[in-house]
Formats: sequence, structure tokens, C-alpha cells
Amino acid sequence: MTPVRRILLVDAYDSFSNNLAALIRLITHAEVHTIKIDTYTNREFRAFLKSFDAIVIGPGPGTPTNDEDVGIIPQIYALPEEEIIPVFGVCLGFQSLCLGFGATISRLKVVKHGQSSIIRHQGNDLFQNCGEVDAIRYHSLRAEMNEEVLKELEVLAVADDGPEENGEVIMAVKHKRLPFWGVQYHPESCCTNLDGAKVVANWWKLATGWLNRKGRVSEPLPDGWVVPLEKQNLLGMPQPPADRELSYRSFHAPCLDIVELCELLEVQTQQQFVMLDSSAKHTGRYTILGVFLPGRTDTFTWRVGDENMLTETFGRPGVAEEHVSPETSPNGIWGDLSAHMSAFNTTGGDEESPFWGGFIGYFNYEAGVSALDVELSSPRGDEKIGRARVPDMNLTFFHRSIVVDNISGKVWVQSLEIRDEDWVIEMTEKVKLLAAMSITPTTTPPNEIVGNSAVTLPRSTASSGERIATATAIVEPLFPVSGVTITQPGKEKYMDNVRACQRELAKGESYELCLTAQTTVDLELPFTDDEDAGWKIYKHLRKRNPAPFAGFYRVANTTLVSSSPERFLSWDRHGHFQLRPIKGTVRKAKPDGTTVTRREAEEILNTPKERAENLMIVDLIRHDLHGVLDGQEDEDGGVKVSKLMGIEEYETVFQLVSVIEGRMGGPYERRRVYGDGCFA
Ligand SMILES: C=C(O[C@@H]1C=C(C(=O)O)C=C[C@H]1O)C(=O)O
Ligand SMILES: NC(=O)CC[C@H](N)C(=O)O
Repeated sequence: MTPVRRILLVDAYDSFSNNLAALIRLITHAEVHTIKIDTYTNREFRAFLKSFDAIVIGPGPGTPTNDEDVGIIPQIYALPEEEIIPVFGVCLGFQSLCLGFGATISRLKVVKHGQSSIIRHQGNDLFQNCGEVDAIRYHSLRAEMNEEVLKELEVLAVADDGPEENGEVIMAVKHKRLPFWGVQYHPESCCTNLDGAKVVANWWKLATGWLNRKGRVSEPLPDGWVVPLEKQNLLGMPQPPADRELSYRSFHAPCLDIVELCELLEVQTQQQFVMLDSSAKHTGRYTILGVFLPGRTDTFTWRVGDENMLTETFGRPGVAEEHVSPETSPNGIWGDLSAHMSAFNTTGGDEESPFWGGFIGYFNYEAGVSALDVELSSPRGDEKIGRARVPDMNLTFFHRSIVVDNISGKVWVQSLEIRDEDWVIEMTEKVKLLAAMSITPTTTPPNEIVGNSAVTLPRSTASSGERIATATAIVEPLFPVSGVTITQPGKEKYMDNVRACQRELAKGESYELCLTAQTTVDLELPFTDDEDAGWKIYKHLRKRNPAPFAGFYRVANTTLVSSSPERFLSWDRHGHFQLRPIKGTVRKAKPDGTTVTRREAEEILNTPKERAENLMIVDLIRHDLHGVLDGQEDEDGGVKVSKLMGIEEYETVFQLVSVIEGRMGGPYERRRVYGDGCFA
């Protein structure tokens, strides 16, 4: 019986290493165990190496000449002969191999991140039976070899960047005597072609051939070793049995107007109001409204670094503090929030409804970064302007909710609350009555909805230009223009930041940096005192820029108005997930008042720079999802790029959009919690 082979992936804290692990599993059917470059000392590493058959050294930021960037890697290429096992180095792993045998590492004149190249090879060794290799490169550095080095290392492939850029760049090598191979490009990128990925299969054939000739058989894993597949999987967490039945009514109301529905729920007077809104019949579909229940609806607020999470109950004065220090909450706020949700496992809802009740709110960028143990720069944003810092997390848990399907016109009135049937019935009648008074259909019949690729704008026969003219026509200003102060980022400071980013990219410290800056709009009194201000702004925005992933959140003295064309993540109770990253934006309105045509937008967006930015995010998202799946991909790998760089038209912009989706495979029970993780 063929022994189960074990491969050790040494990860240099890269953004694509989980994709590499998934590719290796798919091709070799070996167990793949990932460690970081600094998880173990050299002695510890050599002690358990006997349990493995081969090593893959992954890509990573930094340079192989900096010990901190490579950790244990140089020791792998310098193992005593009797401890050596086959090694495959990718990008930084490849550069470390070259450096280890005397090559020099230098900067590319023109960096290559997210760019494809034709790789010239001889069809031998790693490239046995390979046709044309069209591969994605993510590197700022290169390996160069003199005659002395070429006595030990054989060049297997190069890329010709041309004399005006980098000239001929080495893309693959093998050691002439030891079982070491490496490639500079990324075989695991979704845009490297099959022949480019085939080098992994060829490497594995060469490596197992070497193992068989040596008669090498790996030992069992050491006691206490954590097998990656047994790691606590985010989605596999045991859920307590559902202990409540959802109470709901559903009906069709094709004329229901969302703005009117919000005003029925007293958005103008209610101090608190929460809605996730799809105000355009694009990729979004549902509008989800949380309905506050006095004495029951809790809002959880937290700022990075605080040891307490604050809880405010609607209709009750005062704020409770919930300690979330590492002692009381080993998983920090994330564990507490998960525990709160698990207490509401629910069955009996309509499977068509995407949300049965639960948390609605936001985490900002800093809240996400804090989970990565990365030091945040402070003071940030508002603090720099001397304002109270907006919470980094605001989440409200809704027992009562109303969901509207903006395409079919179906409406659900729902409650997780026990014995809340009377409210469900009463609210259903109110919404039906409201819909009955509206005569203008607000839904888009399914047959007008074209597949995601050719997105249908809201029901309008006007041309794009006419729609823009309407949307941007000088309408009655929302507030006296004199009362507005707009503070934009300083140009020089911003350009300094751009140059700093370019320096980091040139050093090989990062593949892609998304530089954002804050623009503040200050409204002078009395406008900002008007409770209704946020709602007026949202209605105005909704009319001028209908967007599939919009939102209005006014809770705990924070108002968030959103009108986004971009879906970060949707995930349903059957484990299906979808992300729709955007990188590539073309504003439709031109300075001269005309509008950009689709053809012009395509010319701008189908350029190496725009496509590279989009590809890097697609590969990054694949990496993140493979990390969650952690080898529990179902038979087809669990993560698919169902659309790569499609151009979608929205009200005021053209966007370059990719779609990554799939299903969580493995021992994944259907989460019958309260609905989906719907993240706009
Ligand atoms: C991060 C932002 O924009 C991101 C970058 C985009 C682009 O490069 O076209 C588009 C949407 C966002 O993913 C932002 O607007 O703050
Ligand atoms: N993807 C990588 O491993 C990059 C290696 C190195 N940081 C470079 O930029 O060349």
C-alpha cells in the first residue's frame, strides 16, 4: 500500500501560502502541514523533520538576505546530507535556494506584481511534458548567477522582460546533485495556466523518485503535533441544538417602497434605526430592517484596545460593561459575540429568507486588523481632528426583523422572540396596508435581471448619459452650501504616502498596498442637530446613487450611511459563500459634462495595472478562504473564481469585478442559527 506522504510547507507569512497548500494537496494527495518560518528553532525543526517526506518553501515579503524575513529557510538548504529531503522553493523560497548556493539577489528595475509572463523552458525536469507556460509573477527581486554558481545550480527556465525593463530573468532552477528545485513565479495563482501549475506534479514525481531510490520512509508524527486538519475549524464549531422556533409571516408586496417602509417604522423620529439596503437591482437583492424591541434589543460597542465591550439596551437608560480581557474571554470579543449568537439557534424559518434575526452592524478596518495582532497607528482618523473616536465595532442584535426581496417582491416579517406572534401579525398588516397604498411597482421582474455579467440598472430605458445627467442634475441642495466645510487629505502628505508605498513595493515588502485617506465634511449648526439629518442624507444618496450594498445604521450616537457597489462577503446557512471584490473604478461623468462610454471604460480597465490590482485581491481572497477551509475543501476544492475581472456598470461608475464563491465542505453541519452572515 502506498504510504501516506507528508509535506511540510514553510510559510514566510505570505498572502498566498494557503493557495499553495491547496494546490499541493490537490496534486500530491499528501498531507500538508504548514508552519511559519519562525515557529521552531533549528534544533526543534531538525528533530521532527524525520516525520516528513518533503518540504515546500513558500513565498513571502522581504528579502532572502534579511534573516528576519526567512527564519529557518537557509538552514533547510544547509542540512547535513543524511537529513536532506526533497525541497521545492516558490518565489522567496526559490530566491533563498539561489542565494544559498552563491547567487546574488538584486532589485528588478521594473517590479512584477500580479503580472503574467511567458516562461521559456526546455521541456525537461520540472517542465517535462509542459507546453507554453503562462505564469503570474509577484516579485520585486531577482536572482543572478555567475559561472561559479552555475556549477551547482542549473537554470531550467527564464522570462524575457526585454532590455527596456529587466532583460532575461531566471524563473526556475534545480540543484545538480541535491534534491532541491525552485520557481520564481507563482504556480498557485488562479491566472497561472495549467502547464505552469504542472511543475508541482513534475516536482512531486522527481521527489518521490528520489525518496524511493533512497528507501526513505518518514516516521510517525511526534506526540503532541497538531495536525492542521484537526485545527478547530471556524465553521465546524459544535453548535448547541436549536432551542427556538422562528415566528414569521410572508407575503408578496411588489409595490412596497423601502423609503416609505422606513418612515412607517418612524426612522425620522426614532433615535436608533438599522437597515441593510439593496437600492439597485444589481448583485444585491434583499433589504433587511432590524426592528428595535424595548428592553430586549442590545447594541454591543467596542474600541480596539478596550478591555470592556459596552452593552446598551434599547429603551433602557445606562450602559453595561462586559469584560473582554484575555482572562475572561480567551477569544476576545469574537468569542463573546459567538456565544451570544449561539444562544439563539433557531429553526422553522423560511429557507428563502436570508436573515431570520441576529446581529446587524459594522466592524471597521481597525477591528479586523486588531485580530491579527498588528500594531495600529494612533491617533487615527477622528482623533487626529480631535473628535471622539467612532467605535471600531457596533453590532445590534435583532430579535425582530423585516426582510424584502427587491426582485420578487416577497416580504418576511419575523421574530426570534418567544411568544411574539401578535407583533408579527400586527406588523404584517401594517406593511400590507402600506404596500396597498403604493401603486408604483418597485420590483424588477426576474426576466429583466440579466446574469451578473451584464448587470441591469434600475428599471430605466434612459441611456447611461441621460441617467447620469438626471442623477447629477443640480437638485435642491440638501443643506445650505455655506454651512459645509470639506477637509480633504493634504496633497503633499498624500503624495509622500504614495512614494512611501512605492518604496516598500520596490523593496519587495508587499504585493499591493491600498492607500486610503479620510475626507471630512463638517456641517455647521443647526443642520447637524437635526436628528433626521442622517436619514435625509441617506435618502438623497439612495436617489442619486442607488447601490446594491447600501446601508443606514444609526445607533449609539454613531450614524453610518453607505452606498457601496461592492460585496465583501455573503455566506448562507448552507455554507455557500460569495465575495465580489472590486479593483478598477472608472467614474462615468467626465469634467466636460459628457459621460464615459462602456468601450472607453473597457480600454481603461483592461490594462495590466488594473488587472494586476484585481488579480492580487482575488488570489488574496482565495488564500483567506483556503485558510478557513483548512484542507476541508469539498471534492472540487471548495473555492472557485466564478467570474474573473468582469466589467459591471453602476449608476455613476464602471467597475472591474471578480466573484469568488464556493461551499464550505468537510464536516460542516448546516448552521441552523438565525440566518446568514450577510456582510455588505
Ligand atoms: C478601499 C477603497 O476602494 C477599493 C478600491 C477600489 C479600486 O481600486 O477601484 C474599488 C473598491 C474598493 O475595493 C476605498 O474606496 O476606500
Ligand atoms: N512572492 C514572493 O515571495 C516575493 C519575494 C520577494 N519579497 C520579492 O519581492 O521578490
